[in-house]
Amino acid sequence: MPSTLSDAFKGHPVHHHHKHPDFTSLQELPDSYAWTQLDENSTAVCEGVPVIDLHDPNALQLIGHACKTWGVFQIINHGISTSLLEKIESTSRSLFSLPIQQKLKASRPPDGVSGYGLARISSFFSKLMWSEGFTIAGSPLDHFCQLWPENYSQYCDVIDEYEREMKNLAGRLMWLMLGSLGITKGDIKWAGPKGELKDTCSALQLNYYPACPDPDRAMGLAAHTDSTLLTILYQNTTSGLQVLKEGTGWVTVPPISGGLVVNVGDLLHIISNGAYPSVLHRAVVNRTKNRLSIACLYGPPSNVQISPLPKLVGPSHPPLYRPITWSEYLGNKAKHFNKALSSVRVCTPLNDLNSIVEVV
Ligand SMILES: C=C1C[C@]23C[C@@]1(O)CC[C@H]2[C@@]12CCC[C@@](C)(C(=O)O1)[C@H]2[C@@H]3C(=O)O
Ligand SMILES: O=C(O)CCC(=O)C(=O)O
Ligand SMILES: [Fe+2]
Repeated sequence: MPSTLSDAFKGHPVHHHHKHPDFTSLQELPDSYAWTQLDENSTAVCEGVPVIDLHDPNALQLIGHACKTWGVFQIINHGISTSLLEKIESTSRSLFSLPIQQKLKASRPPDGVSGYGLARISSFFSKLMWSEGFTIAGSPLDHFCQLWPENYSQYCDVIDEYEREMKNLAGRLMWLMLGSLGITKGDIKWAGPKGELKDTCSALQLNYYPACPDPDRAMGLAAHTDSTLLTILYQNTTSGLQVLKEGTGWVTVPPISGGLVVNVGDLLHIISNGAYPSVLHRAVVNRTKNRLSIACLYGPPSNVQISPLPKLVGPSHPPLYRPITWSEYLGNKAKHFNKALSSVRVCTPLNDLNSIVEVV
């Protein structure tokens, strides 16, 4: 049976308390969208996130350093053509510009992964996010037939091509990220002998953030880490993505021409035994410009157990996380949201124990 994410939320239906909004009719920010404590929005700094040229002979080291210190970096010379990026952007725009009644025909079911709707994590917040999303896991055919009964196949082709190319790039990136920790092809049980990543899973998340009348009080997508090995994000020319950097605060990841953003997800955090921490990130919105982003959420085959890699574990580095499958981890995220990672933690790092001893 092919590995699939579609059953991950079967035991975790989400029922949003709000109906999906029609942003075009909103001239003022309704109270249901007004997040408090957002003063720090305007204080985000816009510098520092590493930009790495994949043709750079030092790419491996640069990537390793970025994963340890930032959990995020941008890549250029990645081999994804501008024309494919333009096609996925225009497909996403066509989707979000459909009338709301049409989009609702392709709604994400409460216990499903794919479809149109509020971000899954919305259920953890009392306020609504200023965004719309469409998730694709597996074939988009059924949903796209609902959205575009006449010409669904051209849109399906774009999704298939984008997903294929992104999975390929994600595999290359995974080996670079892990290679920098001394991990080689034979160390990953779910990869083939030549490092082939045949049964890996991925999902696409299309995000649309309409221009917002009161951006300082609104939130596009609330702070979260991704439940992935890694995520590759294409953002259009409007900025909005911010990452939390320890000691600095929120840092904007500026769109760069032809660039893609790569971030470390919770599963890479687990298999690297904490060497590469997953990065907390969010999306803020803009007063005059709409924004579009397309995330490729990449992970292992959904039902294989992943755990800290044996090479990264030793007497002074006990395994920090218990084995878990991607599918099970998504269920955990549905239950515990940002505490999902600590819910699979089995051991306190030695230096934390030392600090406890010192306090005592
Ligand atoms: C594979 C997945 C990760 C994700 C849940 C999903 O099943 C598909 C959508 C993903 C996404 C995208 C927006 C942010 C996020 C937290 C959410 O609500 O849906 C992530 C989920 C995740 O990484 O946990
Ligand atoms: O829109 C963005 O910049 C962030 C999107 C994101 O974090 C996600 O889809 O998981
Ligand atoms: Fe994300």
